Parts: sequence; structure tokens; C-alpha cells
Amino acid sequence: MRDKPILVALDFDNKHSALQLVDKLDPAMCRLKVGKEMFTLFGPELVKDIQHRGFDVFLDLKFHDIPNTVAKAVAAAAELGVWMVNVHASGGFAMMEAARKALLPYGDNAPLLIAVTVLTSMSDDDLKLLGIEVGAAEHVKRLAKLTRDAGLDGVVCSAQEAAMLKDLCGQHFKLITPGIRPEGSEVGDQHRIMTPARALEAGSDYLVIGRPITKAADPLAALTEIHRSIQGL
Ligand SMILES: O=c1ccn([C@@H]2O[C@H](COP(=O)(O)O)[C@@H](O)[C@H]2O)c(=O)[nH]1
Repeated sequence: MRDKPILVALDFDNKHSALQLVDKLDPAMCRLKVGKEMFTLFGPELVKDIQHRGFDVFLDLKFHDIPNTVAKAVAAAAELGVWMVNVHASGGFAMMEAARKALLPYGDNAPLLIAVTVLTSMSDDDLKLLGIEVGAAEHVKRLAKLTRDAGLDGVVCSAQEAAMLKDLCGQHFKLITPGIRPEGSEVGDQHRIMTPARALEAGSDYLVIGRPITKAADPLAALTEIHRSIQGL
């Protein structure tokens, strides 16, 4: 049976507004993602406030540093009891391996450890400007292979790459896909997008959804509608 696939991205500059939304949500329906904005503003206390309300937290801080620093940072995330934590795959094999080893003492209580491949806001042209001469899909493939070889649990990618990565890395390798846009919602700064239902059909395990829910006139109704659209998939 499929695990709860919806991860709501809580990107707010106001803790009260964020917790007002959280209090309307049901932990049986979704998990919550805390990213750079809210963690920088409100720190570990915010994560604890959310956990006390019964939600699993994906700490999306995308660590990218020397291996020793990243290893210490993911261990700190494990101490916080988060459900999932991430690093950037472009930090390299040694960095990802150090992160994985830092979680070994936590055994079954370790968070899932995943790596960001190519941000879903980026296009082939953006990669060219970085001197990367292959397209996004090809670069995602390289970084996903490196992540799998370093022993991590999965990657952040676009749902557009999900089918390819399930073939390449295996069914158990988790695919976490932001850039999810229900039909008719604003694309914003995302580039490689897909609807919730198509993303699950393509092989995504978890859908990261922020603004289509948090900026909706009725966020609970938006989440409920997305939930309905993926029932049975
Ligand atoms: O490649 C990536 C990695 C992370 N994100 C994060 O996901 C959410 C998406 O929010 P939307 O409002 O649904 O666009 C956001 O917190 C990003 O930091 C991503 O979009 N792409």
C-alpha cells in the first residue's frame, strides 16, 4: 500500500499563520515540509511545535558543505527527530557517504536521507549557464546514480524524471518531487512541473506541494481536492 504521498511545503514568514494552517490539517492526510525560510526565522522550536501536533517533518535545508560539516548537520536533524532530511547531490559522493554514516547510530530511528538532484525551477538553459552541457534529465540521472551509490534513500527530482529514475535506481529508491501543479494553478518560478495524479502515475513516491495549497483562498479545500484527485493511485 502507498504511504501518505502529500508533503505540504510550509513557506511562511509568519509562524502564527503557518500554525493556523497546520491546525486545520490532519496528520493522517499529509506530512509537512519546513524549509530554509521558516527554519531560519523560527528554528528547531518550529519543528517541535509541528511534531507536537502529530505531523512528520521533512527538514528541507539542502545541506551542501564539506563532508564533516554535513555529517554533523544531518546528525543534528536526527536529534530533532525529523522524518526526512536532505543534502545536495552536487556536494559529491564523499559528502553524501559521510551524511549516511552519521545516521548509522540512529538505526531504525534515523530520518530518511535524500539528495537534491537538479532543482525543479531549473531548465536545460539554466544548466548551460552553469557550464553543464547535458539537459536536466541527463544531469538528474548522473546525480541520482551517485546518490544511489552513496547509499542514500532517494532523491529530490522533477516528476518528469520519475519513470526514468525508477527504471535506473529501482522501485525502492524514493523519489520526492516538488514542482507539482494541479491543473490550472500558477506555475510561478517552477520549470519542470507535473500534476499530482500524473506525478504518482509516473513513479513519484512523495509530492511536495506548497503555494497551490498555502496560497489558495481555502488551503484545506485545495488540499482536500488534491487528495481526492489521487485517490486510488
Ligand atoms: O528542486 C526543488 C527542491 C525543493 N523545492 C522546494 O519545494 C517547495 C515547492 O513549493 P511550491 O510553492 O509548490 O513551488 C518549496 O519549498 C521549494 O523550496 C523545489 O521547489 N524544488
